[in-house]
Amino acid sequence: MDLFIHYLTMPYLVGGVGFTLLITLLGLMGGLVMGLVLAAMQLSRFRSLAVVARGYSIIFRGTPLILQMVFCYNALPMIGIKLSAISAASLALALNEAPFIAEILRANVLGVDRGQVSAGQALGMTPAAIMRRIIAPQAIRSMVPALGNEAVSALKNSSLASVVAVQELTLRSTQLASATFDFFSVFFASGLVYLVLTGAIAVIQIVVEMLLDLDRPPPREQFARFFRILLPGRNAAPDTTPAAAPAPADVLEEAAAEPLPPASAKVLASAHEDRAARAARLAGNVAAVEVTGLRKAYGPTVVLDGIDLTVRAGEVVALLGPSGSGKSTLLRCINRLESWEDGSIKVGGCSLNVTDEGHALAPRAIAQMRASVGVGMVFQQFNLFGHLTAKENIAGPLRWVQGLSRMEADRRARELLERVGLSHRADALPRHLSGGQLQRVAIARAVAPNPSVLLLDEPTSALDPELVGEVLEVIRRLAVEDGLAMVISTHQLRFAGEVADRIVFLSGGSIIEDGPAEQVLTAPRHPLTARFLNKMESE
Ligand SMILES: Nc1ncnc2c1ncn2[C@@H]1O[C@H](COP(=O)(O)OP(=O)(O)OP(=O)(O)O)[C@@H](O)[C@H]1O
Repeated sequence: MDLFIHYLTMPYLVGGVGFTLLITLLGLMGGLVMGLVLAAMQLSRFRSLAVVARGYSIIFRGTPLILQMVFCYNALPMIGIKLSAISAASLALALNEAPFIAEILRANVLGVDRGQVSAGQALGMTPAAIMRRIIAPQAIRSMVPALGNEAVSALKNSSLASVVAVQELTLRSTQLASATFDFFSVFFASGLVYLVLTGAIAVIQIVVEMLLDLDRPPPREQFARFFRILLPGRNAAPDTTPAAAPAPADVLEEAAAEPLPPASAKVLASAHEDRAARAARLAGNVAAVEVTGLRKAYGPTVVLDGIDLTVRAGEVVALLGPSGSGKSTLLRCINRLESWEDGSIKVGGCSLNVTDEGHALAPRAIAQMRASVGVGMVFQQFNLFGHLTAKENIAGPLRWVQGLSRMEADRRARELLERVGLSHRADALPRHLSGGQLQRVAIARAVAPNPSVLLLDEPTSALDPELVGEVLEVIRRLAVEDGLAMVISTHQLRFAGEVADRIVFLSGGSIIEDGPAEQVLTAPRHPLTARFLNKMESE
């Protein structure tokens, strides 16, 4: 035992630990930087960059680290690059770690829900802003365990540096054991040091995971919990500190109990508005959306075939049609979340697809154009940003895209949350909200920048039946109060009849019927529309 303690504290071995840590640190840092570059290349739009990165990964993941160390130390000098043993070992470790780290980064970036990326695009965020504000924060959270593993394996792999005579822990232990013949005590001491070092990495990983945990209670609550543990007699005392986020069961109860604020006078008056007079008024408005000869195909399948559609400012158009008729695709084309083969689309008189000279717009320019023409979108699956609270989901894009100050953005977010009856859930994360609440926040987020056109893609089809009414009421109020041009893809015939000015019926990628809502619903002209309406009513 004495010998074991002696070796454990021996400056010769402690010095070896220093070299081990140095190589591991340099290898990991270099691997992280190179891994970032490789991951970016693989995710890039340019295929040639992805091919180069893939080739690098195949070579460096497929050959042993020990050979790479020998190569860096012995072969690089032949081309004029002479490195010290430590530099060569660190470089080899970095070169070897890079493809593994790149795969971790790439997998976690791709793992972020694509719907959130679409939502960011629809809000006018540039690709760089989406990466920084939406993808990176979520990807970093989920990649911590894998990066922890990588750090442990880099530490253990650093022992291979002994092959190029770096005086790290394993080499010094071997030398010491050979000199003293006390193999057991020396290697036991050395193994314990490795265990302590990997244990330290595990502790760092736990702390980072805790710091990044979105459900982490605020510091005040943490203190309260800490003292409750220290003073067991006080465990029974009621907890008056508000929880950061209630459990899902609480949420459902709340969802049922919370009504929308009373409707405004404008909304109440709209129930008695003369539809013919409104239609005549809208007919004089400028075109908010103009779709001309739109043709869209996915591979050989033509999904939209020669669509012509004009939506006037303030007009509410409901898109009806069987599943697969192209309603969602049409909405996604209108705000240029999809490209198309032929035809043109103008929103607020501007094209989101090409410049005035007819050149294709770059993704960044499309994002800026979306924000400047003001086209919002509400998705079937809500697509709230999972790492942000309800308030931040609304306020964040206002700061990042519209350039509002934090105070202004927060005020606007609170105002909108109040309007959709959710001011008391402002600090809740999306995963703690019910479906109806999620969609109400998503609607508030879409209208926050005051768009002139709002596209709603089956806003209630992912909701339980008892939550549909509250969301439809929010949309109905918006249509009346904000006077937005709205295009809503829906299967809710009653809602379409109440809210829409016009109904456009799509089938097989073409507009089969287009007319005033009441007329299309009560006296459809096309047999396909009549058959669809009968079927929907009988369900
Ligand atoms: N990314 C895609 N790749 C290939 N095909 C697609 C893609 N997106 C949609 N489609 C196809 O395009 C057609 C129209 O789809 P779309 O989602 O627009 O229909 P929809 O009328 O909105 O249907 P639903 O009411 O069920 O949502 C469908 O046949 C669908 O399979």
